[in-house]
Amino acid sequence: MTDPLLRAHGLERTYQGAARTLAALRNVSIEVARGDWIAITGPSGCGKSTLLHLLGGLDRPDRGEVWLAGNRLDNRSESERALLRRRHVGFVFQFLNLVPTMTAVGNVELPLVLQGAGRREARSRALEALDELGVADVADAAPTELSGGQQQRVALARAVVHRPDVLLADEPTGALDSAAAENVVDLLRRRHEDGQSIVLVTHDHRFAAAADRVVTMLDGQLVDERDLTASGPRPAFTNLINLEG
Ligand SMILES: Nc1ncnc2c1ncn2[C@@H]1O[C@H](COP(=O)(O)OP(=O)(O)OP(=O)(O)O)[C@@H](O)[C@H]1O
Repeated sequence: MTDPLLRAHGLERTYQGAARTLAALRNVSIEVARGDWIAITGPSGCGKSTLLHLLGGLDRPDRGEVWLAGNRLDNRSESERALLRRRHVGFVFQFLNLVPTMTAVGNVELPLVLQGAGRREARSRALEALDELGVADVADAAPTELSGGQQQRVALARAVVHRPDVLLADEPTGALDSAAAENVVDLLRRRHEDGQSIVLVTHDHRFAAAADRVVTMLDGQLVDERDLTASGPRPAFTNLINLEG
């Protein structure tokens, strides 16, 4: 059997607060195979972002291991983790982290430029990604000139433009209206069909319902896991919106 693309085992992460020590993750293990689409849900503060950061090597656990594409990630230096991340991961942060001094298209070009793509190729692929998400018209705007929903879609375009093995997305749809949200789900579906793995943290059960597997967290632990593929094809996103009433 081949190794999963992403594997975390026995993760523990505590934060030292002013008044007390907080166990944000307690013995969390999860595997993401190539082509998996996993939604992580759970109440605010249960550890979803912390887990995503550890899976992407943005932070290191106090205990436990993270393996990405056959490489152990958690014991590497920051620069080694950054290299592995650049090669294999697309990340959408909760706070979008767009570079304020660059235009929207400049932000989206970044992962390609870092991988050594030529200027012309980087520009055309970045514009294509913006177009796929319905925000090509704001390509030359600065992040501060964009609405929250536009910024979210630019950040998502930047996360997928270099076709990473796995997309890790932290609440990528909070500021979107239904049409834009549908755009995003369509993009995720296409990338999933192309074999990209997706791990999506979301409070929105319509987004969770588009995934193959839904993992629920509570108080720093994984407490439930549901395989949605077992119940046959899922309704289209528009129908999920309509169900919402
Ligand atoms: N840098 C930090 N320093 C101290 N405590 C932190 C830090 N980051 C997170 N925490 C705490 O760890 C716990 C888990 O936080 P985390 O952001 O992972 O939760 P979450 O499930 O993603 O929440 P939300 O849905 O509100 O984004 C929370 O109690 C939070 O207050």
